[in-house]
Amino acid sequence: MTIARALTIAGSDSGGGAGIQADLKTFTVLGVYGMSALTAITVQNTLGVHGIYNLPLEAIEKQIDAVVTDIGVDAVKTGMLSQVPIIELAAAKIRQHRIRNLVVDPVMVAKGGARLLEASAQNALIEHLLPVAQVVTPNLPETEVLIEREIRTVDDMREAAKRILEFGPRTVVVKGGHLAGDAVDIVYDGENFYELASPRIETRHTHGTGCTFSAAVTAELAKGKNVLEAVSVAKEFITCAISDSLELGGGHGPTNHWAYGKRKQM
Ligand SMILES: Nc1ncnc2c1ncn2[C@@H]1O[C@H](COP(=O)(O)OP(=O)(O)O)[C@@H](O)[C@H]1O
Ligand SMILES: Cc1ncc(COP(=O)(O)O)c(N)n1
Repeated sequence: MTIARALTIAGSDSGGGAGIQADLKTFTVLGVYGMSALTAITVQNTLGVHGIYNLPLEAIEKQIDAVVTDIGVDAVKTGMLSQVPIIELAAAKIRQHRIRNLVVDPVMVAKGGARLLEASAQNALIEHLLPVAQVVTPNLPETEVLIEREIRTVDDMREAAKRILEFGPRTVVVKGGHLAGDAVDIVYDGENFYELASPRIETRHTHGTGCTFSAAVTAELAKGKNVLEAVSVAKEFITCAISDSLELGGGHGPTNHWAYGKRKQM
């Protein structure tokens, strides 16, 4: 049996809703073999981030080399890369291993407000990682940081996508989860704009939505889907995961990574 293979280079969320845990669950539900290179261990639950322990650069490098050279990867995503040297290392490894299917989720701040990327590292994302990305998936606060402008409307999101494309990624997905009204994401590939829209689901259980969305894009790219097909599946996946909420913990709970798979079986 052959199976598509995906690697996530990201942080661990002990609460299991975001980070590599969300990524591996998503890969599994989408029928893709998942691997991980941990960049940091976070102490997290639905109430917030209670500690961050970055891993040594050598440990991150060796994890990536070990899986890429032996098992091989069809697509890779990056999540939490909290410091400049970690960003530089991830970008160097992507180049060295000639990985073309790279999804960059420019994780900056957790839902509860804790910084997962040092402010001084924001430019390193632009300089080193965006030029090697197939797809980049900023949410609205991340978009505002990347282009140094406020976003208030879907038209602002389109303008932002154009600007971010100039940093080098082949496709930009500006996610609209933080805007009021329907949850509209804008996709721009340098030629056309596409809108991924769904009705807003009223819930506080959105911990890990960005990780889950970008992991689903990565899984579909690993299977050989084109970017537009991959982001469409990811939108359906995250909409199912948010609407079929698990109600875990006392704060911002995780989404239901199994919901999409269950719906497809019906
Ligand atoms: N309340 C919601 N209802 C429906 N879709 C949502 C909701 N919140 C987020 N989404 C969708 O989940 C995905 C992640 O979005 P977003 O919350 O903007 O990212 P992040 O988790 O990185 O902050 C996007 O596809 C977005 O449209
Ligand atoms: C280890 C880790 N990585 C990423 C996020 C962002 O989560 P979200 O998808 O809610 O923005 C997180 N909370 N923890």
